[in-house]
Amino acid sequence: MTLVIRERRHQQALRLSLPPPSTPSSDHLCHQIHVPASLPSPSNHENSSPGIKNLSDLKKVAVLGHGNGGTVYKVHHKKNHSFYALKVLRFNENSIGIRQPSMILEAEILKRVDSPFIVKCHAVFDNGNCTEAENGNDLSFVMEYMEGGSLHDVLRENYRLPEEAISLLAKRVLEGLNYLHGMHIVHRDIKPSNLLVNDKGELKIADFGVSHIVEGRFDVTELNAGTCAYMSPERVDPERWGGENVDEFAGDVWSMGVVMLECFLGYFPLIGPGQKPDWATLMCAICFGEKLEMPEKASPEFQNFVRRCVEKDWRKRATVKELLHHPFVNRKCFCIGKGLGDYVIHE
Ligand SMILES: Nc1ncnc2c1ncn2[C@@H]1O[C@H](COP(=O)(O)OP(=O)(O)OP(=O)(O)O)[C@@H](O)[C@H]1O
Repeated sequence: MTLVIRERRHQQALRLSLPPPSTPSSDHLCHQIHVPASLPSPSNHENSSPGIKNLSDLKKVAVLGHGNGGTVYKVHHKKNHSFYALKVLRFNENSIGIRQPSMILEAEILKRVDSPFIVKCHAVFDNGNCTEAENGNDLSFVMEYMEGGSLHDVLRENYRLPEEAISLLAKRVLEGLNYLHGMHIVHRDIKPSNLLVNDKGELKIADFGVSHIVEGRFDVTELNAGTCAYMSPERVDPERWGGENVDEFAGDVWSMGVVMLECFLGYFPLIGPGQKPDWATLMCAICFGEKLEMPEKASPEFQNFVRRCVEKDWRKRATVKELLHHPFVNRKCFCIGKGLGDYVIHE
């Protein structure tokens, strides 16, 4: 077993903060989105706005990845010389009626959240009337650039992580979820590609594309948004697992538990090697399968931590607040590296 040191992708560190919610301005080349006052107020805004006023100040230098409905670019700001990640969501003419509300909600959420555990959004541009937009009909998010890439990038190469690193990651995800849940926001898509790392090795939660604001009554029609593999039983099969009156936040805890087990094993833990991760297989594993077997090599704290997250009955599952006090995430860890790549175990 060797500890592999992987080169970090870039050294650029960003210390820019979220601008206050802005009203559309005719000076802007493309319109910045106005955030209605329907969300809880952001806490603790800093004053040092990066002043990203125009999309035309950003030069695309690379494609960082593709997601559902859009592309993420690495961009360089011509005036302040910083790098950002620009997420461009395309309005599809055929589906505009379906996608628009979720895209606008993502913009609302991103402009409101401000936490060291969440990837920061510096500006949102509605290019609907913008002549310079790629297809004249995009929604663009200027995000904090996360130089270390995603947890998915690490796991894709079948690397796995030692418990010390997982403990630190789990703590950060929990802090992020605690913040979001405190704002009544349920993420609903916690998975390795939505957990990004900066050049200091700090993990942050990203991508609010299917997130939801909990406003009392639970909206059952929205249950199946997100990525099936990391969905909790009550979201996959609400009838069987009492999804009607569910505490929606419990779904984020399940997803986090699956991700942490995946970090330990180096592969997706709910299905056997060689099994196709199609809907039917995943549904069986999530809703009907036996309790997940914990790896024998894992410490009792880690085993208990994951077991508390992947409890099939959401009523018995641990809450974020409870897990923040769990011994597994309160270990004294002495990590020498900075990026996630500094910790991967290569066998
Ligand atoms: N702020 C960022 N900094 C650096 N890379 C990023 C950033 N945001 C996204 N990426 C990269 O771009 C990829 C695509 O991100 P995106 O949020 O569009 O989709 P996804 O989460 O991979 O997939 P899906 O849309 O299915 O949830 C990510 O996997 C990540 O590698």
